[in-house]
Amino acid sequence: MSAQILDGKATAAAIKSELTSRVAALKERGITPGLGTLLVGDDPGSRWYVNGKHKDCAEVGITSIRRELPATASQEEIEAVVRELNDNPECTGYIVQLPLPKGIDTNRVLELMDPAKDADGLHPTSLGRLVLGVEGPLPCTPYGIVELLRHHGVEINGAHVVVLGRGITVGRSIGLLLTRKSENATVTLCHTGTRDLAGLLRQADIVVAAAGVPHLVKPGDVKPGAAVLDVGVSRDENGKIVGDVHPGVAEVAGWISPNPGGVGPMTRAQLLVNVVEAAERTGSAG
Ligand SMILES: Nc1nc2c(c(=O)[nH]1)N[C@@H](CN(C=O)c1ccc(C(=O)N[C@@H](CCC(=O)O)C(=O)O)cc1)CN2
Repeated sequence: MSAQILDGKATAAAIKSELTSRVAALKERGITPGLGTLLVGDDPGSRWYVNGKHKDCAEVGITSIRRELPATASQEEIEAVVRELNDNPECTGYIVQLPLPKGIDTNRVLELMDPAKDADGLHPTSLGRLVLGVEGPLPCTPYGIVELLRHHGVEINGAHVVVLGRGITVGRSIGLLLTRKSENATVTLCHTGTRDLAGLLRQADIVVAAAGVPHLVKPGDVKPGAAVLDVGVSRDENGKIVGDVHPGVAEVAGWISPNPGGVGPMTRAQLLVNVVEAAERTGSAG
């Protein structure tokens, strides 16, 4: 392995340590941030992620509010919990864990959320703010990727970033972050309809692989010295994570994020950042 590691675990730990003092300062001013989660169904991965979010909250002093519904829950039952979280004064921000079960209109659920309580940056108002360059919560995984690169001193300014995957949590939104003046990257978004994917990948200074296709990015697809972020999560027959990036890429890349231990912990940390920033905004309003 020649690539240097983009260590998400260590970076997330540093972010959480800084947040602990910010939460304490908020509490001194009478503001207690509270993160709500809504988990629908019994997908073990989603449950693990939600448990992790509440463990993080306990670590930094944020109050946890958990709501769960069975996989058979109707659109109306889910929307009733969203309304309750909108009205719950203890809950200063919340997330609806995705994906929701088949048959549920996810966009309708997200649109029903109070945008002032969107901790995930995935509400249409938050995404619209990002397009307009107005302050608001940023989508956690893209935000985590930017912070992971910054923390390790990887140059984003002027970089050509090739993104694989057009899902809402990563692929669609990361270009909006990276092309802001503050990041100043050039972004190519690739998907299943992209021609000559390998040719585009070889031009990239930074690759963000979020397609959910095991080992899609091969060593020959990567420019020597490039930074490669492995976001995709597939599982082998033993339940072990298989990322989108072939292990041999570590011999060619300059930087690589492990999976697990790279972007996942950063996603969790940036969720806490969104909750704390929202509480700080409330505290400074008026
Ligand atoms: N409402 C949302 N739903 C989903 C999001 C999101 O940002 N908002 N992203 C993903 C899941 N996710 C957070 O919810 C998430 C994914 C991975 C990790 C993580 O820490 N992973 C570990 C490995 C865990 C394992 O072994 O399975 C790691 O990478 O080290 C945290 C959060 C989809 N849904």
